[in-house]
Amino acid sequence: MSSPDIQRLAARTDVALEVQNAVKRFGRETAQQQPFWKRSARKPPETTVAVDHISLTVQRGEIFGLLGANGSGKSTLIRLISTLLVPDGGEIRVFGYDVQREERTVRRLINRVSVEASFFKKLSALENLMYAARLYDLPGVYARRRSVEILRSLGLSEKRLYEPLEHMSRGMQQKVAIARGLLTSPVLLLLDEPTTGLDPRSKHDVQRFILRMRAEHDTTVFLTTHDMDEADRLCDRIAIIDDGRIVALDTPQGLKDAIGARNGKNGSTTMEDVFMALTGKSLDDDFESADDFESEYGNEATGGSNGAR
Ligand SMILES: Nc1ncnc2c1ncn2[C@@H]1O[C@H](COP(=O)(O)OP(=O)(O)OP(=O)(O)O)[C@@H](O)[C@H]1O
Repeated sequence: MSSPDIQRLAARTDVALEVQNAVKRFGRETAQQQPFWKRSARKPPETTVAVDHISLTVQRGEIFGLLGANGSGKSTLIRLISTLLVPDGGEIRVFGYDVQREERTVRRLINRVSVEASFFKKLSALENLMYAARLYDLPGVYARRRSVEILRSLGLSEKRLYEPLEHMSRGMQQKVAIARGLLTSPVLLLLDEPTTGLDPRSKHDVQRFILRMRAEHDTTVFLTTHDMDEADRLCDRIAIIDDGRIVALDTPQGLKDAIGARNGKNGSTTMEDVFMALTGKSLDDDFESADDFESEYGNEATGGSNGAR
């Protein structure tokens, strides 16, 4: 249950997320700002373009996956959407609200869950969730019932709910972080690698719960992952990111069909084949680069405006 107030805020458009030409660079200090041992007359200060002119659109109720290798820019994009970083260029809107100009409204509409979530480690999972519920102004009885329900459906046993977090494995703590993110049933849920480090059973619990959130609360989910199977099974559409750029964006089947048609493996192409081909790590000599894919199968990935599911 998200509050009627928040539902009203999100009611003005069915476009949950719109990213237009977003850019984020790191390390733009001038030579004078650099420590002296890094300064060089010949070498200008290095810049990482973590998010390089990304455009995409996510519809209300969609589960959208951003699939990329380590360092490809996934977390940076999530941080831009969740107002934790300021973009160097482009525009990002959540249900029509601009992340820079209408930051407070955007924060009410989203919830971000990441692996570096912080907790009161001496408190139990339930106590941590109840603390969060107070910050969100959720009524006590409802918050307790909902916390227990979410934690249990994510696979935590009754006994575990009362155990200090410091006694739990990293995977368990991650589930508690996810549970906390789901407490308010946000209209846009940003999940930064929600299942990384979880065992197969726990992964399954989390994935099932994400699907339930969408079915029961019409939650829109934007998630990052490097798990190809997860992206394939869970997402309505997937964007593949490489070096800060979206190199392809389509339904899982659309991506597999496109690559399958290209390499003559129609019907048996896996998401891993797709990823390898598009990020230039393919052993398939016919498929030189992501640019080939874009020119042949160009879609929203190339900056178009097709936001349909
Ligand atoms: N605060 C920062 N300062 C400088 N560089 C950064 C910062 N945050 C990220 N980067 C750089 O930006 C690039 C993208 O990083 P990002 O964390 O977004 O990738 P990622 O796809 O989320 O990786 P991972 O899967 O390992 O979490 C990387 O080269 C990273 O080193």
